[in-house]
Amino acid sequence: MRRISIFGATGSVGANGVDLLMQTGGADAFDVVALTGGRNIPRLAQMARELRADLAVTAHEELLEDLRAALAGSGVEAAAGTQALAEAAARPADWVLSAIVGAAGLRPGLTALAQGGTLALANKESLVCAGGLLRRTAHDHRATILPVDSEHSAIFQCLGNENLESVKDVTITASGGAFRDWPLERLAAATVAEASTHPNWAMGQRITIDSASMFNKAMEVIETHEFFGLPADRIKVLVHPESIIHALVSHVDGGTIAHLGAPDMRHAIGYALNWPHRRPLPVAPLDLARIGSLTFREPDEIRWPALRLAREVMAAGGAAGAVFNAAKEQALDDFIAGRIAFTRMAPRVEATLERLSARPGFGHDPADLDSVLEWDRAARQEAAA
Ligand SMILES: NC(=O)C1=CN([C@@H]2O[C@H](COP(=O)(O)OP(=O)(O)OC[C@H]3O[C@@H](n4cnc5c(N)ncnc54)[C@H](OP(=O)(O)O)[C@@H]3O)[C@@H](O)[C@H]2O)C=CC1
Ligand SMILES: CC(=O)[C@@H](O)[C@H](O)COP(=O)(O)O
Ligand SMILES: [Mn+2]
Repeated sequence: MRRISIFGATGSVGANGVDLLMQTGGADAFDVVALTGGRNIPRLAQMARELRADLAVTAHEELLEDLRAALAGSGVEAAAGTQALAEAAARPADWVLSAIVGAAGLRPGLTALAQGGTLALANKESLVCAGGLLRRTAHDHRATILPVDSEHSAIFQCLGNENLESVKDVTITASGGAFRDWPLERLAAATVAEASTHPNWAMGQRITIDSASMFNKAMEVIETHEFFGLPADRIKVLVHPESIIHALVSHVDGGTIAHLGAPDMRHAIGYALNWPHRRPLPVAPLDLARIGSLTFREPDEIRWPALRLAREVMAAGGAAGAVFNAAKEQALDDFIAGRIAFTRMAPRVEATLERLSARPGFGHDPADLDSVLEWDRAARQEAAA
């Protein structure tokens, strides 16, 4: 039986992953090694019981007793804390879903890669803040990274065995998020509740707000650059309010291959789970006649300055990705806590990049996890100041 671990099982992507396992045989079909979560102990315990996991881990040490109590009599081992997450990732597994939100997903992801299995990567922050390190770790341990972010799964599927030399450019689509059609002058007063509503996808709160600010797409442009090794000038963004086309690959001969699908993450997760094969998935088929029309527009960089910042990050290289991601996480924390306005997030990130770019070593790719985490700490401090 295939050994499976899911990091961030209690979240939106993680729960879709658990749902897929349950719908395709559950504990009788998969040997579930570890499931991890954060504060949602009842959900974690229920998942671990249903999938008969060896181990369940909460990221929060103070919740260990709650987790133990919730798992009493189940035979599932309980653990808690950052170290316990890394130890869970060190347990050999054939397929690991990386679905923690934020840079907190990096250490478990790197540790899982060092075991030589397959890392199905939803945690885009890992690639943004440490793309080089992630690729080197995978290479050194003969591990495989598969994309789970919907646009990157779509590019991966469009590319097939195509050589990148025959690819003219790649386009990822953006819904435009909650404020796509708002007048610009209203944005400064946008509330957290308004920003936390996505037009098409049901996702965690942080990525939903990132979608409204277009930071999600900015991260995904960098993710495309890091994952596929495409230069920045061959990566485009197209606003597509219906979120039916997820990515398009245009070739040097003038043809374009697009990937379409209903906005359901179980397709991308299931594709990575079954790769290199395709198997039936519990995903509604696309009904284009019902949808009727698909629309597109150019992204507006006045409305969404995050897209310009992504290009600056790719041009700078080195530690810029780690700084960008951490500054964005801090600015997002501050917006959610009501400390700054929606429209102050991008200027905060830009100012942090500017200040830290003067520090020695900024131009060098962080060599190891400690170095990434050092830049991460410095950027959060600067962005909060
Ligand atoms: N949601 C989506 O459809 C998509 C998400 N992604 C990416 O996937 C990742 C997960 O997103 P999403 O599922 O929406 O996020 P959620 O917020 O829904 O879930 C996040 C998961 O991580 C856990 N978690 C939160 N903080 C920490 C921490 N510090 N340490 C360890 N675990 C933690 C949460 O635990 P708990 O809830 O128990 O506190 C939960 O299990 C992100 O990187 C996102 O960008 C990519 C494409 C699509
Ligand atoms: C499902 C997924 O992959 C998300 O990243 C989604 O694409 C977000 O939608 P936006 O296009 O609004 O950023
Ligand atoms: Mn995406």
